[in-house]
Amino acid sequence: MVEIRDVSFSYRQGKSSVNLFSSCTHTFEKGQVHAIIGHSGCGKTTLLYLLSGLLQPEAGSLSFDGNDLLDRQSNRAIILQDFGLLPWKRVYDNIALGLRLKQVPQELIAEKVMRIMGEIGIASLSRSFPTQLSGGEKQRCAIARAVVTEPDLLLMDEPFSALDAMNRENMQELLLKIQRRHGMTCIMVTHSIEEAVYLSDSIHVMERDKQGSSVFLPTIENNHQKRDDYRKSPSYFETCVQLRKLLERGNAQ
Ligand SMILES: Nc1ncnc2c1ncn2[C@@H]1O[C@H](COP(=O)(O)OP(=O)(O)OP(=O)(O)O)[C@@H](O)[C@H]1O
Repeated sequence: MVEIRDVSFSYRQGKSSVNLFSSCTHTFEKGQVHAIIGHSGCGKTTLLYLLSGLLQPEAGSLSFDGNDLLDRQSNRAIILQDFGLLPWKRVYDNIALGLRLKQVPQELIAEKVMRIMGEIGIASLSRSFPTQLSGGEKQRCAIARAVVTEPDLLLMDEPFSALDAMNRENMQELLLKIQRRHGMTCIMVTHSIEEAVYLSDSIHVMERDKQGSSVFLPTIENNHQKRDDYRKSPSYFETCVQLRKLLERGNAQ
């Protein structure tokens, strides 16, 4: 389980500060796909940064399976909004980066990188540099780099936003396939109601309360059985409507 316990965090700007989290407590079940959704500025990206260790809380703790997430050893990966690719490295080397850092043997790196590039449909780009890629290609490269390390915890900030509709659906299917294969825990920030409902087992709606603190509304459990026809099923539409109402309520405040 991912556990956020009594976490406080504020951004400091000179003498003033933006107090974002005040004793926030929340959990994400292990081995599930979680969607975080909420209005712009409610603190979604900041939460992912805290979970990834890119930001540190002023108080409280963040853990995965009882292990402190501030510990650099924890097996997690993050896909950032701006992809975070190294411009001076070719696609192949960007994807291989995490495996090299883990000192995986060279032959195994080649096998894993070629396999994921094939699955994600970027094998022909292996010798390109990130500056030579389209937005969608960069995004696929960032996804490949994150999942190739088979992380226990995968954090994603709008991972499919730069993809066209069909590629988006293909990548969603692929993510589910990889997630099932490795039993990863995935926490994904998305702005899309449909994506949150289709992909996730649990939907976590965030908003800022009257004091401006980021809070979670009660989690929507979305344990649908079959993915195949789920987009056409009544329960898919019902959950979309339920989520839309929650978000509209936040808008009206
Ligand atoms: N480096 C920073 N310094 C000061 N304030 C910041 C900084 N980064 C974010 N903020 C503020 O913190 C709040 C939450 O930002 P965050 O990026 O986490 O929101 P978000 O929910 O991810 O938004 P979006 O959906 O637009 O990406 C916003 O009010 C933002 O202005």
